[in-house]
Amino acid sequence: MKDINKYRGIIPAFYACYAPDGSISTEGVKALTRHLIAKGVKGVYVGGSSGECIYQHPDERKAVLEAVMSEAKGKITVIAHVACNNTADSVELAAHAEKCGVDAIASIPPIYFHLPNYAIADYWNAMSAAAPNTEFIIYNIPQLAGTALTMPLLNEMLKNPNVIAVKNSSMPTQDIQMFKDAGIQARGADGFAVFNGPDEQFVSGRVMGADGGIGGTYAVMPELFLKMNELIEKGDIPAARDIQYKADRIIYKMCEAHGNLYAVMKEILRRMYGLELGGVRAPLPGLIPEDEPIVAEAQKMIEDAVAAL
Ligand SMILES: CC(=O)N[C@H](C=O)[C@@H](O)[C@H](O)[C@H](O)CO
Ligand SMILES: CC(=O)C(=O)O
Repeated sequence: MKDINKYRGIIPAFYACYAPDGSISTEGVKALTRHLIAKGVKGVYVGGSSGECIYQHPDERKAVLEAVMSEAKGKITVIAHVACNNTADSVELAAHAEKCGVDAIASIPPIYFHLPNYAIADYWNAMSAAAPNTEFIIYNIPQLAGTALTMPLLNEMLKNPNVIAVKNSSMPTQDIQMFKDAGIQARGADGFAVFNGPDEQFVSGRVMGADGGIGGTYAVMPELFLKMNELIEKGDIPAARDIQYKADRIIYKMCEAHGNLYAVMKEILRRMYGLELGGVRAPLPGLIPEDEPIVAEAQKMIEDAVAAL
């Protein structure tokens, strides 16, 4: 049986790292990887929403993954999101990710056209066949993808022995239980993982049975999510919930900016740690001068919450 322990914990979604001219900064990628390893995270999720994957060329995505692996290989779990919306490019990234030695590949469903389940299964299985020795994680994020993971589709995908987990970013925590149940039925109690997606309800997702979390805001405040996870493992839900409330207020504050959430978080990492990760790629809106007090306030909220741990 496969070992899902490497997925049990806090796995930040990796941010796109740019040089001042807007090209990929592999130096930034390496620095962010080292930073997150030093913080004690379980792994990283590379090239997902937070990695601005839909705005990057497949060659850029390969360069990012190679830079991550140069720092992370053998130290933490690495999950590479490889979906490109067309099958050929996704298959190419899947094969590349296996060559790099990642722990798992992951994919959203095809976006824009709403395809039937059999077409989505073909798309995912084509990627998985290109990385036959690598585990496969289904990424369910219906509010952005426009397509939700259904039970018939999950059960079809469970026929593929590489399918090891669902990263669930839908809002009902009930979905975690449904996916987990189906996975356990097919793979046994320790054979299938579900990740909590919405950071704002990490504690409830874990209580509902998520094995760990993959989240877009973890990288800017990993201490808070690591502590919540530790408290949940000890069964101290009230203490975990207190931190969850603080994290949620920080997320709401960061979302007040005109600039995109990812731009805010990269700017906070620059201010707190000198990490030069650049801005966000158009059409995502960048920060404007009026965002300054929001960034400063969110940074202070993070520092205060971490100091209170
Ligand atoms: C919709 C979306 O992007 N969800 C992410 C992944 O599940 C979350 O990690 C969010 O980035 C996070 O919860 C902040 O809203
Ligand atoms: C947030 C997240 O999980 C992603 O970057 O896809």
